[in-house]
Amino acid sequence: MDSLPIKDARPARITREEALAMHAEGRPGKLEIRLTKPLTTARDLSLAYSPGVAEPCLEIHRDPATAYDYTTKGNSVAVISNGTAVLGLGNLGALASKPVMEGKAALFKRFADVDSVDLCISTEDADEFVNCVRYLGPSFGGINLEDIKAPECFVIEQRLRELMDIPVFHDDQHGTAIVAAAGMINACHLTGRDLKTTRIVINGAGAAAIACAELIKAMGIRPDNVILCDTKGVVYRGRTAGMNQWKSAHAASTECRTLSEALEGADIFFGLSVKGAVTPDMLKLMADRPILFAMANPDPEITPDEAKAARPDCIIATGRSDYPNQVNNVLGFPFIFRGALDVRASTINDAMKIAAAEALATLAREDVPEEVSGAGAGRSLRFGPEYIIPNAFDPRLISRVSPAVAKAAMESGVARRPIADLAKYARGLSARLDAGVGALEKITEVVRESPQRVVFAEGEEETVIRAAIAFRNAGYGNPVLVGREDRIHAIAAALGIPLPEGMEIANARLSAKNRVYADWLYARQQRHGMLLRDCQRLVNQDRNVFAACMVANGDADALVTGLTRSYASALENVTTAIDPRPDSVMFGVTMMLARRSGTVLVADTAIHERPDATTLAEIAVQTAGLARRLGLAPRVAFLSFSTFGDPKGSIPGPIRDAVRLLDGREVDFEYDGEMAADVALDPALRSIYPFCRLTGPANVLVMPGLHAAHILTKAVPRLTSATTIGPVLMGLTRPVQIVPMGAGVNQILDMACYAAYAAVVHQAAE
Ligand SMILES: NC(=O)C1=CN([C@@H]2O[C@H](COP(=O)(O)OP(=O)(O)OC[C@H]3O[C@@H](n4cnc5c(N)ncnc54)[C@H](OP(=O)(O)O)[C@@H]3O)[C@@H](O)[C@H]2O)C=CC1
Ligand SMILES: CC(=O)C(=O)O
Ligand SMILES: [Mg+2]
Repeated sequence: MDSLPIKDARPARITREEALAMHAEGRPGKLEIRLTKPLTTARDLSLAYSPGVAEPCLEIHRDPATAYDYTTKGNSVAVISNGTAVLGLGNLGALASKPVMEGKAALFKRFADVDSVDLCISTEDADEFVNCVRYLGPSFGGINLEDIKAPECFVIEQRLRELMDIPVFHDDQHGTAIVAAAGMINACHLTGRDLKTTRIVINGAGAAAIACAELIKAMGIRPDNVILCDTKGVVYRGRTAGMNQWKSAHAASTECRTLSEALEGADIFFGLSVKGAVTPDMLKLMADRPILFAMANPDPEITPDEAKAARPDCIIATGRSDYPNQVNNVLGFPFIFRGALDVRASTINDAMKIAAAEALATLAREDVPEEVSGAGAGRSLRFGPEYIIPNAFDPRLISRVSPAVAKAAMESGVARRPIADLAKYARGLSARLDAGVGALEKITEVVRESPQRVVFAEGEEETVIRAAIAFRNAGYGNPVLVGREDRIHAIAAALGIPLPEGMEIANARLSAKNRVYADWLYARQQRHGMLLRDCQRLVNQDRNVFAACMVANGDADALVTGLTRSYASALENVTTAIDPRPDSVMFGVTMMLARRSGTVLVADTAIHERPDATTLAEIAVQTAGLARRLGLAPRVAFLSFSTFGDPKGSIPGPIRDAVRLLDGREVDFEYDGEMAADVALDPALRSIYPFCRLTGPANVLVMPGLHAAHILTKAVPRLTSATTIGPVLMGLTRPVQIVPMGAGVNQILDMACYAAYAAVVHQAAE
């Protein structure tokens, strides 16, 4: 065995030293446990520990089901191994399996917000192993067995399933089979294969291989068309050497005795064995456009480069994340357990596994959001030979796979707590991973209920076209793309995403409204230095002006622009046709959505370089209003470098005046300042300011100036996992949003959705 099989000169490759350094750095390993309840005061201690803890104990004793209400059980999974088949590295023992098990626990958390601990059990004896695990049930909502070699893994899983009343799932068997099956469905789709006539050779006859054989047969591949091979060659009927009952169940009636012979004319190769187990010459024997899944980890049975050299017509996948098409159980177990836990499934059955495989396969065939394409090291991800399976970082996985699993659990009668509204559940799942989606959820719900007509001014931009299609597909309303029809269709065709039926395009130059808008604009601007011909030229040639005229004249509900022009110039174009609200201030709010601190609104992040006291006070009032619409109880902090006069300096003057102005207005939200950002966000730091009027962490931060606002909102997402949306433009008479230049599809979509939401609010107020 090599010291570390990481040696190809691909850009994403890592070195042995880097891998070791990463694991050793700081707190060794990859996990820590965090508190979810405060333990700072004597009262906290009394509640969380003695005497308070007695109450949930007694409740659970009375009704065991309440353990799901009072403890971590319902979101906890144990990742358990004895280290007898660590990846494809062989029997390394329990201790050496720990990095993999910690890794699986980390993936559970990262991808599905499942809390997980690794338990490495140092016995190779199946009975001892079962005895050790069977009594752990009370602590966990599920058991994920990992890297236990065949055939013991089959006995262990079966016995634990019988003994425990929570899902027991051997990931290397079922997780792998589910993901491989999903990839296979799509690869067959691309190569025009019918499962009923497809011939497959599986190299390996252990945990993963046997489970793959079972699942693909259940999905329609004919048993006669599946051949397994192991260290002794083909697993054929009548063979006696190295056999067990699980291999016998899949023994083929064939004259083939070697992997080479089996591969002659085969359509698919699944490698679930070890590095280098298949040679280029063997692949040359396979059918046209062969499908090769070399899934051994960390090194595949054959590298994609070698496979492509031997068979340029192949579709190749591996278990690694540094090649295209990662067929790895990471796409399965986090989301499968999420769905199973959420319906308190008693088991994970075949219906749930097939539902997961189908959800994965379907997702890969959809358009891929830009953030996901970006994560693929500069590759453009679009369904095809290089992208047959979703990327592990695809944020849509949780909201697609877990609900499919939960639904299958309910339909097959193993859900102990069914979910009534699966669509709502799916949306909530996205929010679990990205608080941004949670805040946006409120907005999107409103928009879905009242779809809006939103004009996308830069309709000839590829990103805008994709955002507009996504807007329509999400049910937010009808997008109108401003641009030339032939050009937009050509771009969409080149992208491989045809414009949906009825998608509206408005060509400013050819529009029947062109004359009406020019006259209307002239009436508005004639005393502001514009001639009729200036207005005609603007309406004809400036998409922002044309789009703004549409909104101002009631031909669209809202407008989104900004991708190709600076914020200031886009705003100038738009305000030619749309006025600021007379009774308010025009400014920008950036929503910062952090996992730990929740949603925080920061303002002004767009317009006023040095706002005076009146402007600051008005910004506070309007942002508090937005916070309330988003479901937050506003707690406004006026930020500065100083906290209540310490240290002394020049900026706090207007800020203090703003606080005084609000004192005089009797507003209905909490506010205070000036204060530093840490004091605003962390109430514990306020103990020395007992007079401070904020009762909790601030969720509206009014910034002293644009420089500080920009530094904050641009630095935070790059330094933390917080998501930012905005700046959302406030204070215009009609809903307009200006995205930052170079924004991605999702950013444009979010802002279009917000514009639509503002339109709904505007209509309700009229
Ligand atoms: N991509 C993914 O998501 C996953 C990949 N895997 C990979 O699959 C492989 C097997 O894992 P798992 O099933 O858990 O392990 P097991 O120990 O249960 O099975 C290993 C199997 O591989 C066979 N084998 C070993 N060497 C060869 C060889 N040279 N030619 C043919 N067969 C061989 C063994 O044969 P015999 O029975 O004769 O000993 C055995 O059947 C590993 O490389 C692992 O990393 C596993 C799970 C997930
Ligand atoms: C991916 C995995 O679980 C394995 O290779 O064992
Ligand atoms: Mg494994």
